[in-house]
This record gives sequence, structure tokens and C-alpha cells, in this order.
Amino acid sequence: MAILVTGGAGYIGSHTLIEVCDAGEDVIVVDNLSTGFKEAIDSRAKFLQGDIGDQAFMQRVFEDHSIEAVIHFAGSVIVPESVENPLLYYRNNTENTRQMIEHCVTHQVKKFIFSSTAAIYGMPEECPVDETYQRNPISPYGHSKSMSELMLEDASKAYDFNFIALRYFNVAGADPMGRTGQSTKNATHLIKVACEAALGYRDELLIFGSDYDTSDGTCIRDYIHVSDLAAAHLCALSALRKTAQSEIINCGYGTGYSVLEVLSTVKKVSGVDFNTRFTDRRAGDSPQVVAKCSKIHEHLDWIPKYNNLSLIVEHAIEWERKIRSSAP
Ligand SMILES: NC(=O)c1ccc[n+]([C@@H]2O[C@H](COP(=O)([O-])OP(=O)(O)OC[C@H]3O[C@@H](n4cnc5c(N)ncnc54)[C@H](O)[C@@H]3O)[C@@H](O)[C@H]2O)c1
Ligand SMILES: O=c1ccn([C@@H]2O[C@H](COP(=O)(O)OP(=O)(O)O[C@H]3O[C@H](CO)[C@H](O)[C@H](O)[C@H]3O)[C@@H](O)[C@H]2O)c(=O)[nH]1
Repeated sequence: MAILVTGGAGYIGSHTLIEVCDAGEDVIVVDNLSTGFKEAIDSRAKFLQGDIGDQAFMQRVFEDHSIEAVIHFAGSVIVPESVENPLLYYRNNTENTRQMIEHCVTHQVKKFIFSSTAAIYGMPEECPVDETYQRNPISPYGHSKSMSELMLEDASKAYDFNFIALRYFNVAGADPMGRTGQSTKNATHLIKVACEAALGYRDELLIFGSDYDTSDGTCIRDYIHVSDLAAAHLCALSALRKTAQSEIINCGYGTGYSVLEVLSTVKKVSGVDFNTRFTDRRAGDSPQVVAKCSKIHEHLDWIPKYNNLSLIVEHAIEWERKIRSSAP
């Protein structure tokens, strides 16, 4: 039986594909290449280009293949874009996830791994934040994922269907062997943007806010290496095979770094003192988001290998160098 991976041409999906293919699984990828890249898809996987919202196409995918589990990455991921165009996010994230769940229920696919996000917590009053903390998103993106989690919970109660929703904290870095990485156009994520500045592809990096109630006045986040996150998906698949129990699980390391600490690490690792400038706070930024990580260690056989900010940055820079040197 095969594992269906939606969004396997994207940043996190392409790293997870490597893990799942390395484990000897049969893998089918569905991706519409809206933000993903065909060359990022592991050649061992079967690629079907199409949109998960295309009912007829997805019906065929489920009918033509014997699918054991779905790992569902496909979605729209840019928070400010979700504020400008919320209906796009409710369609691509919420509505399309509902359809994916329905396809699974119809075709007796009982295992579902879902890409959720720490954006579900909004501005948590306690840090580190655990999975029992209320859902309190502050953006349409966060709402679209929160509604997806609710649908998964309800569906798992009503049908013979189990899920693990992994709530990713701040994902960064790249495959240590340089096989894939973050190639996203017009990226906004701090470590990616800082690497672009370090390599001279941005004149300066803007620091959003200097007056937060944190140690140095800048926001604090929990940065997780994308390859460790990818490995967590394989662990989630094993857990669903073993226990058929639905869970929502934070994916972070439980350590917070401020924006200034991240920038100083990027400068140190790259050896480049690129320009930075303080500017106003960015709307919707929470002062501090750090994961409580006991649940992932209790429920999954997950042993992170890259829990080291310098290593995350090193891999991110290596990937940035690689894509820039091969760009036409
Ligand atoms: N990157 C992060 O920091 C982060 C944090 C939390 C959660 N997530 C979630 O992880 C998942 C993957 O994010 P990513 O960073 O790899 O983003 P990405 O944009 O690199 O990957 C998304 C992939 O899905 C595909 N896709 C989008 N809509 C589709 C559709 N309708 N049909 C078929 N394919 C479609 C895109 O082409 C792309 O390959 C998303 O669901 C996102 O919400 C990401
Ligand atoms: O050029 C930049 C980019 C970012 N930042 C700051 O760096 C921190 C991290 O910002 P990112 O944009 O890298 O990430 P976010 O924390 O905003 O959001 C990311 O992590 C969230 C979980 O915490 C969700 O998963 C969300 O989907 C994902 O984009 C924030 O304080 C932001 O203000 C800057 O100062 N300058």
C-alpha cells in the first residue's frame, strides 16, 4: 500500500519525502506546483500533478491506488496574504482539507498526518505552550488550520479514521546533504531572509520591533530544523500504525531565540556583518512562542539530530548558496 503525500514539492514536504522514501515506503505525491518545485520531489516517489481541490482528479487518485495513509502538506502558508485574501485560505486550507478527509473516509484510508502550526496559539500568555492551551489564532491562516484540526477531531470520533496533527513551530534549515531546501520565492521567514542578506541578495534586513517585553526587546521563537521535522512525520506514521490513536503534537525543541540572537548567529556562521535596521512591529507578531515538547517525546520515537541553531543556519546558508549559484 502507498503513502499519499500532498504538497510533496514544497519545502517541508520535499524533506519528508526523503525520509519516507528512505524508509522503503511506496509514495505518491500530489502537488499543483503553485509554490512547490518539481525538481524537489524525490525521484523514488510517483508524482501526479494536480490540485487537491479538483474532486474528479482526487477521486481518481484514491480509486487508482491502494492508499494506506495520507500526509497532508498542501496548503497556503503566508500569514499576511491570508489577511488580504482570507477566502483563499479557507478554500485551500480548510475546504480542501475537509475534502481530503472525506476522500479518506470514503476510501477507508484510516491514517492522516496533518501540517498544523503554532499560529493556532495566537499570542499565548504562557510559554512554553503545551497542546492543551486554547486555540486562539489571530490570523485567517491560523483560523484555517484551527478549523482543520476541529474537523479532524470530529471526523475521528465519527468514523474509523485517526489523525496526528503536528503543530510546527518555526521551521528552518535545509537537508544536510543538500538534496532539497527552502526555495520559496519572496520568502518572509527570518532565517531564510537573513541568509539572503548574508549572501548579498538583500541590501538590509528589517528587524520588526525593538520594544517587546523580552530579554532584548525582540520577538522570541522556537526554531526547528526541517529535517528533524520531516523525521517526526515518519514517527507519526509508525505511531498511527501501532496505536491508531489520534493526537495533536507540538513540534519544536522547546528553546527560544530572539531575533537578535538569530541574526548574530547568521552573521557568525556566514562571516558577513550584513546591514540590519530596526523598524516598527509587524502586525500580528506574538512576543514569544516556544513549544512545550514533552508530548512529542512521550508519543513518538523521535530523536532530533539537529537541535543547534548554528547548524540550522549553516544548512540554510549552504542551500541558499546552492540555489543562487545554479539560478539562470
Ligand atoms: N513553513 C513553515 O514555517 C510552516 C509552519 C507551520 C505550518 N506549515 C504548514 O506546512 C505545510 C507545508 O508548508 P511549506 O512551508 O512546505 O510550504 P510550501 O509552499 O513550500 O509547500 C506547499 C506545497 O503545497 C502545494 N500546494 C498548495 N496548494 C495546493 C493545492 N491546492 N493542490 C496541490 N498542491 C498544492 C504547493 O505547490 C507546495 O508544493 C503547509 O500546510 C503549511 O501551512 C508550515
Ligand atoms: O525580515 C524579518 C522577518 C522576520 N522577523 C521577525 O522574526 C520573527 C520570526 O518571524 P518569521 O516570519 O520567520 O516567522 P513567524 O514566527 O512569523 O511565523 C512562522 O512560525 C509560526 C509559528 O510560530 C507559524 O508556524 C507560521 O506559519 C510561520 O510562518 C518574528 O518576530 C518577525 O517579526 C524580522 O524581524 N524580520
